[in-house]
This record gives sequence, C-alpha cells and structure tokens, in this order.
Amino acid sequence: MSKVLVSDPIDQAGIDILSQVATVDVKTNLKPAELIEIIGEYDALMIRSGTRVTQEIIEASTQLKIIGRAGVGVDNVDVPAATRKGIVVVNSPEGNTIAAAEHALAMMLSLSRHIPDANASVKRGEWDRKTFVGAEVYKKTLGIVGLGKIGSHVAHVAKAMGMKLLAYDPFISTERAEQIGCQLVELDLLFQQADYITLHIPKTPETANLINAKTLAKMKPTTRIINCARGGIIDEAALAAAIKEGKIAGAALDVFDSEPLAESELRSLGKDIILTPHLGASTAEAQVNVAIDVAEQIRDVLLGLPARSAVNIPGLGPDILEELKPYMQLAETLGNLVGQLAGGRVETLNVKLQGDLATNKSQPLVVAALKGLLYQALRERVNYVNASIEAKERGIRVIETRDASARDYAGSLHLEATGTLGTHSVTGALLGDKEIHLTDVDGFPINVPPSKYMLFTLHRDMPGIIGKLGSLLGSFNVNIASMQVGRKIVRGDAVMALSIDDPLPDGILDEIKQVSGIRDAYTVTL
Ligand SMILES: NC(=O)C1=CN([C@@H]2O[C@H](COP(=O)(O)OP(=O)(O)OC[C@H]3O[C@@H](n4cnc5c(N)ncnc54)[C@H](O)[C@@H]3O)[C@@H](O)[C@H]2O)C=CC1
Ligand SMILES: O=C(O)CCC(=O)C(=O)O
Repeated sequence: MSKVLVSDPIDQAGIDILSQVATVDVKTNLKPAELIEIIGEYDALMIRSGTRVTQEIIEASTQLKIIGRAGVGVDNVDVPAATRKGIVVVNSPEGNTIAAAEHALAMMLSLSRHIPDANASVKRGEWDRKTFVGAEVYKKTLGIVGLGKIGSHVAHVAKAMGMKLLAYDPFISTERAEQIGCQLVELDLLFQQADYITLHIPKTPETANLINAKTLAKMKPTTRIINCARGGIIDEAALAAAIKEGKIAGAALDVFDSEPLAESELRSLGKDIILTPHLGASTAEAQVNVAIDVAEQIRDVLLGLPARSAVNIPGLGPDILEELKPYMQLAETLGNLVGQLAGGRVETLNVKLQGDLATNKSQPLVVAALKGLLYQALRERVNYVNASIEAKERGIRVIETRDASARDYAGSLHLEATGTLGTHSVTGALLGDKEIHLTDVDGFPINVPPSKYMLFTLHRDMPGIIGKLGSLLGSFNVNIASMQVGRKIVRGDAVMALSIDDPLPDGILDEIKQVSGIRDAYTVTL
C-alpha cells in the first residue's frame, strides 16, 4: 500500500480520502532535518503553508510521486526541483478564494470602524465612544491591485456596498475589468485616488516591495491598505513609518515578510493597524474544500490517473507524456518569452505546430504555450488544466495552425502574440540531446538556447553597434554571457539576442533604445 505523509494540519475530509488508497501518517511541526530523515518512506506529501519543501527535502525523497499543497500559493515548494525529479505538484487554485476575499473585506471594515481595538477596550471594562469614531466605505474608492479570482470577488462585494472600484492588473483586459465593475487604471492613479487599497497579487520580482516609501508618498492621508495576499509585497518598515507620520491612515495585514511575525514596529501602531496570523484561508469551508480538492488529486495520482490541477506536469497518459514532455517545456518557454515581448496584455496568440508536431496529438503543446504566456501574470497558479480557461477569461484569442511542410527541424513551434508592445514572434526547436533553442525572433533567424535573463534588440546592421551596446552594458556592470545577431540581409534590419548574467537594472533599457541604430529593445526573464 502507498504511504502518504501529511505534515501540516489538514481537514479530516482530506485524510479520509487519502485513507481509501494509502496508509496516512499525520506528523506536523517536523523540523527540516526530521522531514529529510523520513521522506524516503513516502509516495506522497500533503502540506499547507507551514512546511517548506526545499530542494534538499526533494532530493532526499526516493519514491515521492506527488506533493499536494492544500491552498493556492506553492511558493513554499521548490517546484523546479520537483519537476526535475518528475514529482507532480498540485494545488487547489479556487478552494479558498471566497475565504481570502471575505477576510480582506472583513479587514477593510474592521479597520474602518476600529472593531478589534474597540472590542478589546470594552473587554477591559471601558466604555470609550470617542476614540473609535470610524469612516464609512460607502461611496469611497477601493483600489484593487490584482483582479484575479480573489480580487474579482472582493470587487463584486465592494460594489454592492456602494464603493467606486479602480483596479490595476497589467494582464487583464479593460473589457474584463468592466464586466467586474472596475475601471482599469495605471498604478500611480490608483495610489493617488484610492481611499482603500487591497492587494490580491502573487509575490514576484515585480511585486516585491510594491508598497514602499515612494509609493506610500503618493497616497492620501486617509488611505488604508489591506494585504491578504503575500508578505514582502509591502515594505513593512516604510509602512510603519507612513502610518506613524500620518502619511496614510492605517493598514490591515494578514501576511508578512517573514512568518510568524517577529519583533516588529507594526505591533506598536494601535488602532490604525490590524494584524492577523495568515488567516485568509482559515475558514471551515475553505479547509474542507482545499483538503478534498488536493486529497482527491493525490489519490488519483497514486492510482495512476492524471491530476486535475498539476502546477508542473500535465495530466496526460504516460505514453503521450513521454513523447511530448521535452516539447512541453519548449512550448512553455516560448509562450513565456513571446508574452513578455508582446507586453503583458496579450490579445491574440497564434500557435503554429510545425513538422513532426503538426498532428492532433500535439494539441497539449498549445495549452503549454498558453501556460507559459500566462506565467508572468499567474505564476504557479496557472496549470495545464486552467490555462485555457484563464486565457479565455482574459479575452486572449488563441489561433492554432499546423504546417507539416516546415522541415527546418524535425518538429518546431512558432508563436506569435499581439499585445501592448505590438506583434512579436518566436520559433523554437529541440536540438541534439533535446536542448531548447530559439531559432527565430520576429522573423530573424538565430540559434540560441534561452537563458534566465535575456535582452533583445531590433537594430540596423552596421559597424560598431555591437561594441556600443557592449560598452553601455559594461558601464552598468552587466555581464554578457552570450550574444548572437540574426539578419536577413547585410546592413539591413537585424535582431540581437543577448544572454546576461543578471536582470537588467532599472532605466538601462531606455538608454539602450537611445543608442544610434537601435530601434527597439526588450528584456525578458524566463
Ligand atoms: N492570506 C491567505 O491566506 C491567502 C492568500 N492568497 C494569495 O492571494 C493572492 C491572490 O490569489 P488569487 O486571486 O487566487 O490569484 P489569481 O492568480 O487568480 O490572481 C492574481 C492576479 O494578479 C495579477 N497580477 C500578477 N502580477 C501582477 C502585477 N505585477 N501587478 C498587478 N497584478 C498582477 C494577475 O494578472 C492575476 O489576475 C495570491 O498571492 C495568493 O497566494 C490566496 C489564498 C489565501
Ligand atoms: O494554508 C493556508 O492557510 C494559507 C493559504 C494561502 O496563503 C494560499 O492558499 O495561498
């Protein structure tokens, strides 16, 4: 019989499902070394946010087939390490949506009416009606950052409370925002106008410290901020200072840079701040939902069936999966790349399956390309199951074509996306021992393996331009790992693809675009 380790508190409904097919051990509060010691015995691991599944733990496993996260965020799992070992990672993308949205709304109202402090004062035996005069949310402006599942539900309820809704989400179309009753605006305008700001975004390099001293300075002295998304999106020291100095009115936080929250200035801000210990998903209903959702997937995978919300490996039959697996990664990488070249708000994605890939069996590659395209917006929350639905909800038109006659490589994939930065295309194939290569960018032939940080330029093919770009990057201490130029005719237009060792520091892209002969420049992180 298979063995499942449950290392965080999980609702009994989940344990009951697992027990149908496996011996279940519930061992919570394990230290990393203890988990490493015992993980070799288990076929499946079920967690919430308390267990950090590091590369070391994954490497110590010998028969682990699946890691199930009873919740949304899989940021406590080293997903790439699991993928390398062929371990499926699943989550419950929607099981706690309502719980988290309601927590954010409860935080907004509690903060406005000082409920936690008023309650504490009555319980101390006081009757103070002056200190706790609050503010109404009716007719106030709510700025929603991140209009995904939770942000949309918050919008729905806030609208019913008579609030005016502004939203910022670079991956959502204006039409979709309007359907939800929100006006899509730029972030600065939202910061300037909102009376309440609620965050519903993943923590990514782009969103880390999004609320900082500079952005706090743009807000009104009456603004209140709610964060039930992820710690680290707010610079906590800057937030504490802004509240203390009266630059904003207050904040309600459920998540923190480091959890549990240690010594912190945030604790000393009285009624202007509410702190809860990551309770967004902690409702009886959500815990039953996520436990059942994830336990069912673990049960299915242990029975050899596909998982419905796999974050990393699709739920395909083993023979198809074996054949397509290397191409799935190619499709995801190209989707991620073309999405960034086209700008966040992609309207159309053309996927052309070429050569040996021009068959019906390759259809999952279209889904993989969409998963890659949506990665910048949804991170680990996009999977092979929800990618098409998420794309549809975002108004992305997907056009799929096949060309068996394209024979430059055995099989290749051509993606073209139209977004805020115009129309861009990339082609890729697998070379040698299945290494991914970009073979074309915007119609210019190249041959480079993609790397984590890349810079692309469209320029005139003329003497000295490569040197100028190299010196400019050197002056900012940016190290070039490799560089290749693709051109169709000598001294015509050309594309340069550079792999760089680190992300491009802020502001350099604009300087690159000023270099004479360079028409455009794009930077991507893969
Ligand atoms: N406090 C808690 O217990 C819980 C917290 N969460 C967290 O709440 C957050 C939102 O979750 P969902 O709504 O389910 O996710 P979702 O994936 O449905 O929505 C996230 C939205 O953020 C947008 N986004 C991505 N990058 C952005 C950026 N740079 N600026 C603005 N928008 C951006 C995406 O386009 C997407 O629409 C996640 O961080 C999740 O981990 C979720 C459940 C419980
Ligand atoms: O498991 C929990 O309580 C945390 C929920 C959460 O943050 C998530 O699902 O992303």
